[in-house]
Amino acid sequence: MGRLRGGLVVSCQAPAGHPLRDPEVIARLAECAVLGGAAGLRVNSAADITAVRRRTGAPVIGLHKVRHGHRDVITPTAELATELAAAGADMIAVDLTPESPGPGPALIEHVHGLGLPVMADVSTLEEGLAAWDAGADVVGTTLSGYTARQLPTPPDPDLGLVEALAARGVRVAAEGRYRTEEQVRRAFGAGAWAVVVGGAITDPIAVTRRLAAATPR
Ligand SMILES: CC(=O)N[C@H](C=O)[C@@H](O)[C@H](O)[C@H](O)COP(=O)(O)O
Repeated sequence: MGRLRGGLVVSCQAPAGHPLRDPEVIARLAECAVLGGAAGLRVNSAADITAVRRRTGAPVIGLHKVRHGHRDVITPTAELATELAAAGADMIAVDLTPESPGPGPALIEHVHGLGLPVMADVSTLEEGLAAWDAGADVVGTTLSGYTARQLPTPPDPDLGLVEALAARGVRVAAEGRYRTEEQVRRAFGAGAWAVVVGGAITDPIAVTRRLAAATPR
C-alpha cells in the first residue's frame, strides 16, 4: 500500500459498449500508465485484473462495478471481493455510500480477512468518516457528485471533500473528475495521500470531445 503514497493512480476502465472494452486493451492502457509514471492502477473486474497482472507488477486497486438503481455501485458483495483478490488485486475498492445494497462495514472486515487493504469509495464527509472509523485503509472521494441527491454531477473535482477528510486525519485518495496538473497539485496541497485519474488519461472519446468542443465547427 505504501507504494501508492504520494503517487498518481491511473484508473484503467472502459464501460460496456466502449470501443476499448477488452481486457487486453485495458492491460495495454495500464502498461502505458506505468511507463508514464503511474504509482498504481485502478481496474474493474477480475478478467481485467488478470490481463493487467500479465503486463505489470504495479499495485492494483481492484473493483467490480454492478448496476444498481441509477448508477453502478462498486464491489457490493463479499463474493466479488474474493474474486478480485484471487485475480491479483492488491487493494479492494468498495462502495460505502447508502446507495450500495452491500453489507457496508462488514465488507471491510471481509476484505481484511482476505489479507488486503480496503479503499472505501464515498460521496460525503460523513460517509468517509464512518468508513474510516469502520477500519477502511483509504477513503476515496470517488462517488462525490454521483449519488442521486448530488446530481447533476458537477464538472470539477470535489477538493473540499479531500481537504475536509484529510483535516480529520483520514488517509484520502482524491478521485473523480481530475483532468489537469493543477487539480492534481491542489489535491495533494489539500492533503491527499494519492490522486486517482481515469477518463482524462484512458478515455480518448472524452478527451476528444473536450477538445472538439473548442473548435469552431
Ligand atoms: C463514479 C464512478 O463510478 N467512478 C468509477 C470508479 O471506479 C470510474 O468510472 C471513474 O472513471 C473513476 O472513478 C475515475 O474517475 P475519472 O474518470 O473522473 O477520473
